[in-house]
This record gives sequence, structure tokens and C-alpha cells, in this order.
Amino acid sequence: MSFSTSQKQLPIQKQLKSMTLNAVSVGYEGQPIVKQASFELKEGQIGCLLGPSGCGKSTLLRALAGFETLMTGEIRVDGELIASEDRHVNPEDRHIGMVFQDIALFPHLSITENIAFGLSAWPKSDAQERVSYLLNLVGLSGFESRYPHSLSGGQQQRVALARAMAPKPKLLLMDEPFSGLDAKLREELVPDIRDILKHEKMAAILVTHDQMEAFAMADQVSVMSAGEIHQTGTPYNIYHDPETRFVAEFIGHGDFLTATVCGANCVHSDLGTIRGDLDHGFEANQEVDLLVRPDDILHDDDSEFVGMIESKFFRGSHFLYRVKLSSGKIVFCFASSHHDHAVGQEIGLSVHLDHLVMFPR
Ligand SMILES: Nc1ncnc2c1ncn2[C@@H]1O[C@H](COP(=O)(O)OP(=O)(O)OP(=O)(O)O)[C@@H](O)[C@H]1O
Repeated sequence: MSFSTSQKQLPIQKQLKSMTLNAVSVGYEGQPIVKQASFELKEGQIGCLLGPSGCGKSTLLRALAGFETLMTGEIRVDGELIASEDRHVNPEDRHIGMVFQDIALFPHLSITENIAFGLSAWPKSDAQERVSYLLNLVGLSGFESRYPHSLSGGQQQRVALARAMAPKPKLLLMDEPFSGLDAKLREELVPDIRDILKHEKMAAILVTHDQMEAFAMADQVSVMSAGEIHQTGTPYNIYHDPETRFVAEFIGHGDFLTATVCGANCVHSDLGTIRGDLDHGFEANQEVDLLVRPDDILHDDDSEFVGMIESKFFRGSHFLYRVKLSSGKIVFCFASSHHDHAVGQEIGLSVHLDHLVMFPR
């Protein structure tokens, strides 16, 4: 998406410089749901809370918005304490915008009126200018006097985004905003919305259980399980350098090979001796589980290590083979779709890893 719009900067809110969560616990009826959550979001960054259903993502987002009080810990925005056990700044005073899954546009208001909803305190001409700027930004110029029911789901979500961004909040919170949309629309809308937020230099936090959405949208992802943040990092880091077993298994497809440490950067495994490029810090002869992803295991006719294809999945440009090793371990392996092997056939396998991700057994 390209942006040709310009708008004078209205001095409503200063942009967020940083938001820090320090050991935040939140719960209901005295029971903690989110436990000891910590991370920092910097100016213009898009963060993401990623985790399975029920892990506490929305609860944490609601605490950021001010709809839940903290049991322990603190939240600071630009150094100012906005939430702790003893302090609770009300939602309307946090200058935070929200976009939800169920869109929730006002059906009886036009698109212009929807977007202008939070601008009642603005001078009329500034509000008009802001609305037309945002309509242009979200690609909906010409829709000013239409009503929500006459827009597609994707268009409605763009209006919801424009409405939330209109008062220039310091931070935009988005709770599963794309989950009601079909896959194709989501694929188009996610990068567009990222571009719009970046163009506005607006910090945001997305809640999702969909890692592809998280990767496409976020600069920084916090992976949650059972109320705890296991790791916060770039999408690249959490995929390639998971710090816990949960992150290794939840992000991408991960299998574990049984292995024995044989040196500072090497292990013996069912698929031979594997060397990494960093010292892994494990003791010699220690038994470990070595993370291997389907793209780490290559179909290799010259390899002495073989596995039997148990099932296969055609993915267009490649096959994903589910392969049983002689030890009985199951691993997944990508191969070009020109390598079309039958279920039951044995194929040679070799492992190619840059660095070894291991967990003690
Ligand atoms: N108002 C509430 N009162 C009591 N328990 C609640 C309340 N809201 C949520 N919970 C519980 O807190 C836990 C976490 O819910 P939450 O909605 O934060 O998870 P989530 O990760 O956002 O899940 P999902 O992806 O399914 O929306 C769940 O067990 C839920 O039942």
C-alpha cells in the first residue's frame, strides 16, 4: 500500500515512547490468570500476545486498557505509573484505542460519523480533516455517507481501525481483529494494517492465536501459555531460538530428536552426528532433546540415514512428509514437490542446522 496523504500534526497526544510491564499479575475473584508478565514496547513498535485459547491474552490486554485491575506488578507509560496494586488510571484517561474481533461499528451512524465518534472535543474542521485523512489511509475514500451494513467485513474492520486511530491514541490494542474474516481477506488486510500503523508511527499490541498473523504483523511477539509469558522476541528469534519447550513446539512445527552431547557444539542423534555453530553449554554425554523443524531435515538420497514415509501432505511448491525413523521417532521433512514418493517408501534424510536448540531430557 502506498500513502500519498498528508495531514498537519494535531497536538492531541504525544506518541508513546515506551510502555513497560513489570511482573504483572491479573485475575478474577482473587485467582491469578496472568502471572508475572513482563515486557517492554518501544516507540512505534507493534507487539503481539500470541498463545493458545484461554492462556490469558485478552485478560492481559484488558488490564492494559484499564478494564481490569492488577493483583501485583506495574504498568508504566512513558515512565508514568498507570497501574499497580495501589494505582489504577481509568481507561478513558489512558489514551488507548481498541479494536475488537466483533468490529462493533455503530449501525445507525454513517462511516464518517463512526470514525468521528471519538473526536467530539476537536474543532469541527480538524475533525473533518482527520476523518478524510483516515478514510484515504484505509482505502475507503468515497464511503463517507455509507452505513456499516453496506460494507464487507474487511471494509468494516478498516473503518473500525480508523475509528480507533482517529483520536491519535498513544497505543492501539487489537483483540483478535481478523479472526472473523476469511483467510484470503486476512492475508490482504494484515500487511495493509501493519503499513497503516507504521505510517502513523502508532504503537500497537495485537492479540492472536494465529502465529502467521503474529509474524506478518508484529515487530515483537510475546508467547504465552497458561498465563505466563514464555518468551518475548522478534518473530525470527522465537522461531529460530525458542527458549522453552512450549515455544519450540507452539511456534512452527517442531519435532525433538533424542540425542547425546558429544562436544561443545555437537550431538549424536538418530540422524547421525549433528554440528551447530555455537557452544550450546551442555555437558558431554548429557541426554538431550534436539529441536528439528521440517526445513532442517532434507530428503537426501546419498544419506546413510533413512526413514519410512508414514504420510504425506501436498503443499503446492513442496511436500511435507511424515517420516518414521528406525528408532521409531516420527519427524517431518519438507521436500520439493518434484520428489513425489509413495507412503511406505524409505527415503534418505540428512539434518542441516545452524545452531542446536536443545532441552535437557
Ligand atoms: N470475567 C471473567 N471471570 C472469570 N474468569 C474469566 C473472565 N474472563 C476470562 N476468564 C477466564 O480467564 C482465562 C483466560 O481467558 P482469556 O480470555 O484472557 O484468554 P485468551 O487467551 O484471550 O483466550 P481466547 O483466545 O480464547 O480469547 C480463561 O480460563 C477464562 O475462562
